[in-house]
Amino acid sequence: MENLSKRYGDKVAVDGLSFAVKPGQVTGFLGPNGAGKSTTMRMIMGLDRPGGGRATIGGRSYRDLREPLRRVGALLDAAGLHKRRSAYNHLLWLAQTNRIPKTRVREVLRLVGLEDAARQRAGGFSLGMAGRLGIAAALLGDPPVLLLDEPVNGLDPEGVLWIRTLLNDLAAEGRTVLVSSHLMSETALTAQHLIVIGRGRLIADTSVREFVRSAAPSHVRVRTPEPERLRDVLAAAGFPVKQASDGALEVYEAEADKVGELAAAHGVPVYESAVRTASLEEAFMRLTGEDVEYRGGGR
Ligand SMILES: Nc1ncnc2c1ncn2[C@@H]1O[C@H](COP(=O)(O)OP(=O)(O)OP(=O)(O)O)[C@@H](O)[C@H]1O
Repeated sequence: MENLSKRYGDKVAVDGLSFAVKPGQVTGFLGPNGAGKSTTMRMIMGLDRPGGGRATIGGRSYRDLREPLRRVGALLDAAGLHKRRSAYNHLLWLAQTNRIPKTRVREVLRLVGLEDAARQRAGGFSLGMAGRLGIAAALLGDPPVLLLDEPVNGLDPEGVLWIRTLLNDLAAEGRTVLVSSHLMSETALTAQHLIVIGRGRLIADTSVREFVRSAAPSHVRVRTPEPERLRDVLAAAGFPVKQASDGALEVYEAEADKVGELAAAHGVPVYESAVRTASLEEAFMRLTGEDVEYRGGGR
């Protein structure tokens, strides 16, 4: 993506996005609802025309690809099916437009676990089954690039695990895999790299590990009957300290050992001390907090 932009009327959906998705790893594409993930993916696939900038796959825009199913596979809208066609015929029709042999249809149906449902009409599929069929379609041309928009949507726990393994296997074969989600924890289990956007702009382009480390550092949580005194001791030693709502202290940039030693040296009792690593959800909220378009009321 190079300076990719898109507006709908007054609404800026994608705002000067630039990033590259590399082969050999799963890249999570994250952002709160309305951040612009689907719009970006649609522009990559040539389904929406960019207002500015460009999106290319292996250096070419989608419309310049010959037999595109063999270059890039996408799952953009699992419900986008011909309802009366059987799963088999849906895939066969796609295969025939891209000179893909019939045998590949059976192969992908087996790969996604829909062999037994091959003759059923896609219109009767559950959300999870439709998702599997969408993934089968994406894999049909054995493409080196895969784009999946919210693929775990509607899948049961077994399905979620299945897709996690599948995506990692595909990346391990050297493919480029971009998978969007608004579920941070799920993405962290699947992806090694993250592109995070908010309000159409790039917020982070980093490894999962680095994302958590930089966005929400870990801290030592200490429970003491003398928080004021311990706070002074720690502050004097140069450690940033915050008091949590339950009275416990959160000490940043410090090892638990050091906190314990300082408390002991000043005779401050410690009831409990624990290192807390920020959860991915916290890191995500911290980074995207101001870029959330829709949020629930209350609080
Ligand atoms: N066809 C359209 N017409 C008008 N506005 C649109 C259209 N498509 C998207 N938008 C707006 O553009 C913004 C980005 O939407 P988009 O669907 O790309 O976000 P998203 O990150 O995929 O969100 P979600 O996680 O909810 O799927 C939103 O404000 C949305 O309302």
